Amino acid sequence: SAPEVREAPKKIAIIGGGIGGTAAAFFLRQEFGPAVKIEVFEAGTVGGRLATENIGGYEYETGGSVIHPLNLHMKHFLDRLGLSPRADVSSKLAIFDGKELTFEESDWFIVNVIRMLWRYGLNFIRMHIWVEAILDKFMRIYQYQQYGYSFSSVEKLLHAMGGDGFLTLVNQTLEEAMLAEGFSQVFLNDVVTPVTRVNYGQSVRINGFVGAIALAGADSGLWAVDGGNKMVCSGLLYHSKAELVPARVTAISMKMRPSKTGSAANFYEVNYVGESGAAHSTYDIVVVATPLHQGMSDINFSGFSPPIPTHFSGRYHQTVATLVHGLLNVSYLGTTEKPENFFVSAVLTLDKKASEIHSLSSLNPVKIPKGYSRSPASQRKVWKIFSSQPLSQKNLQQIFLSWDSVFEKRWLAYPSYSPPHRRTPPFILHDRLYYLNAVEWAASAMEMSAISARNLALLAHHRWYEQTAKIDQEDLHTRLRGEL
Ligand SMILES: Cc1cc2nc3c(=O)[nH]c(=O)nc-3n(C[C@H](O)[C@H](O)[C@H](O)COP(=O)(O)OP(=O)(O)OC[C@H]3O[C@@H](n4cnc5c(N)ncnc54)[C@H](O)[C@@H]3O)c2cc1C
Ligand SMILES: CC(C)=CCC/C(C)=C/CC/C(C)=C/CSC[C@H](N)C(=O)O
Repeated sequence: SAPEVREAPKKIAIIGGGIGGTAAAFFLRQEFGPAVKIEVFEAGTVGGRLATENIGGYEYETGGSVIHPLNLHMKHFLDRLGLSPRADVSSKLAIFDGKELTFEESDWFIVNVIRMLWRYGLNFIRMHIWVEAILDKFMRIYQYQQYGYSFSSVEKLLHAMGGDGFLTLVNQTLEEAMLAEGFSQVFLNDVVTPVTRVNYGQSVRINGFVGAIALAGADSGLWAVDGGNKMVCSGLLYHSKAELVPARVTAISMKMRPSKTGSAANFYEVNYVGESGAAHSTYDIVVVATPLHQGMSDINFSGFSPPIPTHFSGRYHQTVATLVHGLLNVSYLGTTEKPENFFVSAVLTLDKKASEIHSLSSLNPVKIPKGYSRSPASQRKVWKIFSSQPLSQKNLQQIFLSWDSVFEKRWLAYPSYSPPHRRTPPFILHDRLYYLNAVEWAASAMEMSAISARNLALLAHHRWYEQTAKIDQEDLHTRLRGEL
């Protein structure tokens, strides 16, 4: 590789203290070493869309909650930060059509397999094989990143993982992709729709790539962080020795200053408003780690040519998480089972016409108390309902017999996915100004933000030191075969 003749950057700014921004701090420290000053601006709470709420003395996740067993960055963060996965509590799933339960998981694995085979033939098994094949390709990114390779756009990153197949997937709907693979419409309506509704609050018309991620999000072996997922963010911030600036960034502008060699060098001025009023600081590199979309952030970019918009096109979809501590009305689910025998912990729903709610699930606290086990619906507990609109009093009275508390969090949760895709937003907004959340337009998940953070840290490093051989290399999969 080229000799590093350029001086190291002195200051880096990251806008946003969610998993994306804090992972970026961690990886940027790893790439640029101990001398660079890293500042993370956070307007709200560290964790962003990873958040908890205290109900009756216990904390419960209200945002991002489950992590896939193959999410290697998230696993690695836990190891590095000395955190542990939360103890597992068994769960039981059902599907609700607005009137009754159309499926209720049995405690016996073999019974579930026979029921699925009976109703949907080989669709269910083939779906697992299809998702696994996509995950197999997805996993290639970890090897590329371990070897220091980076990608200058979301399309190039996707192409490096899964070739043209992945680009086709993001540009068609999950429904189109699965029908083309020979899955039946009935299976899509009865089984796949409930999964995309719980995991992205949308129908099977989301893009095929995020659809496969949604299905992976219904795999077995999902886990969460003991004490709350947001602990990863505060841990990464601490570990990276980054400074937290509790302020809202209002503008980023490009400025010029004369360099020692006589030519002009540009740098970025970040304007922000914190507790002590408005201020600004200058940086060599800036990473924007918040969605640049209506309702998510309002950063004004000035002095850039071509101009950078405050908001990119496309919108984020509302998901309302309502946490109710109360007694479930099991007859709302059309079941004749007695509440003391009703152990279902996650109810998924069919399409919009059938049910206003996307899902109903019984929550476990982020720290599992000793002796805790799955309890029946006859006991008061914390239930989480996802819906696109806030629940009315009438909705609550239908679903619950009584309740002690209701907590509502309105999230602009994920992009509203409607392929074929307009161009995905860029990773590179300007020379040394990067945009982490562009990746969410392929799929939004904690691991996707972590992958994007690693990619941008590598990209920022290689572009700073002009190491072009580590950017956008073609055919890495074949070239690295047998290397690990
Ligand atoms: C209800 C819900 C359930 C989910 N479930 C899962 C799940 O089970 N598994 C999974 O993997 N993913 C899940 N996700 C998705 C996951 O939470 C997100 O993909 C991920 O947390 C995004 O992290 P981020 O850091 O990129 O963005 P964010 O978490 O949104 O962080 C951006 C941060 O930037 C801050 N900010 C914005 N503007 C400014 C500004 N101008 N100045 C300073 N700071 C600013 C914000 O306050 C915020 O903290 C879920 C999301 C939601 C909402
Ligand atoms: C990125 C990869 C390979 C896998 C991630 C799989 C995963 C964990 C997907 C879930 C995505 C998501 C947005 C879930 C939202 S809801 C989560 C849960 N079902 C709940 O009810 O809280």
